Amino acid sequence: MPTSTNDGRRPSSPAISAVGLRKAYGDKTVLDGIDLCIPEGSVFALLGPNGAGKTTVVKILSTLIGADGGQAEVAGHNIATEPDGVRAAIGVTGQFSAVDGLITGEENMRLMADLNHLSKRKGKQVVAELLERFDLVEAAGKPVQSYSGGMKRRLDIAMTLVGGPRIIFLDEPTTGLDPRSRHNMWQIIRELVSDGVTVFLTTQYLEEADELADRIAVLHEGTIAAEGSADELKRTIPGGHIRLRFTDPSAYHSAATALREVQRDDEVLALQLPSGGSQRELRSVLDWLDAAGIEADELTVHTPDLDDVFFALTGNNAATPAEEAAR
Ligand SMILES: Nc1ncnc2c1ncn2[C@@H]1O[C@H](COP(=O)(O)OP(=O)(O)OP(=O)(O)O)[C@@H](O)[C@H]1O
Repeated sequence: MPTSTNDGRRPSSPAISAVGLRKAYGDKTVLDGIDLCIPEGSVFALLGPNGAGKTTVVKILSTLIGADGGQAEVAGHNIATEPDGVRAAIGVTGQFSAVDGLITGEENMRLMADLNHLSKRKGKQVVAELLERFDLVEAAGKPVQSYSGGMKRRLDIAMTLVGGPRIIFLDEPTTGLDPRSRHNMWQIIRELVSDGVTVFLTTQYLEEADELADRIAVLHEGTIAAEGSADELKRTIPGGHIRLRFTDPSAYHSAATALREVQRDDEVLALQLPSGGSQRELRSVLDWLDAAGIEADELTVHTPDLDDVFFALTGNNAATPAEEAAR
């Protein structure tokens, strides 16, 4: 789907598009027809339980392995027929990262500069800038195996950026990080996007997808079970409601008697009405209150969170991916 621009340029083609991607290992089908369309400069999150096939999607799109069926374009290059074009445009970090623990952070960065054929002068300059940007100047001379988890992830991303990729695949970038490092990483990802980079993220954390992603796809049993913005996904499942709270008992009782399908909480004078949280539903409740001359002291709209969405799509007996990871 082309994205529109507000400066009059022609709409750009997607950064990543895929139709009917399939992959099986032996007789086990891992991907059973995956379609994707990811606009340039956006963050896309692929969510799924352990073993759902998230890393397999990243490996196919980054040309590390081939698909058994379907086709995809990354940065305008076909993954099967123009893998070199794809590789030149992307950066990949995560479970198969290129970081070498035995050498220093700076040496790792220099290696990446050489691999990207940067001149000595340019390489030195880019490495220095990235070490500074990722707060690794002090650690630059130390062997990477002495780094914390957060420092290693930062170095991994810094190394990926040496080649100036327009599209970055981040495979579970914050798994195992403490909350502070996770928030630092989120900030780094936001900065990448503000530079115009497209980010394809896989994550075990629903909260992470909610925080960062423009669009989220839930991978389940080989297909995309649902796709949309976090808000769109939350609206697809029941559980949302409007809550009205009163201080005046007589207003509360009038509203409770007149409104149908309402859940009462007499103790705190609150009413709960099922609602998808749409503007239309909200307006009709407000119009009704006005017409009846009833004034609520507080009106709040509750939508289900991504956990609810995840459970609804992948089965209630499953743990959330984050719970699974903690086991
Ligand atoms: N080389 C391989 N040979 C056989 N099976 C494989 C291979 N690679 C992956 N699989 C299987 O394919 C399925 C999907 O794996 P994948 O690593 O893509 O899942 P994932 O969603 O990234 O999971 P996780 O969150 O645990 O990393 C799993 O059942 C895995 O065991």
